[in-house]
Amino acid sequence: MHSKEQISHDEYQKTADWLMSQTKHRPQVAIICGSGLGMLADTLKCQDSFPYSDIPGFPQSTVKGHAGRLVFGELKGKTCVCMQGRFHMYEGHSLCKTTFPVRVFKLLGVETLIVTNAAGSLADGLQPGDIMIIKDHVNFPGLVGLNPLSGPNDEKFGPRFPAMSGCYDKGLRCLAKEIAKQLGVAGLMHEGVYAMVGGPTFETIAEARLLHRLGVDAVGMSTAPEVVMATHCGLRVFGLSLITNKVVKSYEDSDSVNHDSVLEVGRLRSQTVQQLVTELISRMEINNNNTPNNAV
Ligand SMILES: O=P(O)(O)O[C@H]1O[C@H](CO)[C@@H](O)[C@H]1O
Ligand code: HPA
Repeated sequence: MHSKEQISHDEYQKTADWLMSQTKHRPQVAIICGSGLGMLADTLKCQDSFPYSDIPGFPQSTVKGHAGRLVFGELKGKTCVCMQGRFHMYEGHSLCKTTFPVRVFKLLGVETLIVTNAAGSLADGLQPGDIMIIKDHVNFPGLVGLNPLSGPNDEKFGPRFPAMSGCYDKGLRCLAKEIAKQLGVAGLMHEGVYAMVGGPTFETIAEARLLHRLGVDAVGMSTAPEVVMATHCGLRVFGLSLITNKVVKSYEDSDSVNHDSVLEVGRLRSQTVQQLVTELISRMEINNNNTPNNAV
């Protein structure tokens, strides 16, 4: 089902052209806000914002904690576009639709994509409220063929067989660690491997144990398809997981996770995540090698 739907270059371009006709902002950085992290858009100055329902070709957000707005604005000298709400495979979107905005961002001239998410921790050292810089991911749906790049390849965006080693930029990961130290939040910061599962069910104990044994540090139901699409079309990627819960790994443990508690941790840590992302954007170098005119 997921591999059959194809979106043509023209369709992405139409959406990009519509957005460029509605705003003067030409973003260099795109941010995708995870569950409960929509406040990342609040720091943008001179905002132009568009409900997804007004944007031609855009899917709709259906998940609580994902407002469904695209916000353009300026942040510390960089022009940004921020998705207040992402699309998940479990909402019934095809993977092409789930990742639709990423190629639109490329056509808008974006160079760097910042992905954020809420995730459950499997690693013993990761506590709720901690922040994990994503070093790498395991794309479980992708491993069994549910990949947004399945189907005919569009060479205008990237190659048939894109490498995914190094898809989370090392320079940005180092910069984020340095910033965390300077902000006095290094104690909350970790680096690790994120795994995407299909959802919408949270993990069984047996699944949690399996993921833990496989070396996964944190698990969620998003991000990997966006990063695959971004890497394919040459965007630089930085990823952050806010750890919102410990995944239950013991049959003796009576805790259980729910989406409201996931959102609550987002609210509690919003300021710290905001500071980190703002500083990162402020200090990152932009190469300006993807202006809208020569984008793809
Ligand atoms: O990955 P984000 O969108 O942050 O959301 C995470 O939180 C939701 C579950 O509470 C799931 O959608 C999971 O993927
Ligand atoms: N599992 C999967 N997705 C999640 C979790 C989790 O424990 N927490 C937030 N998103």
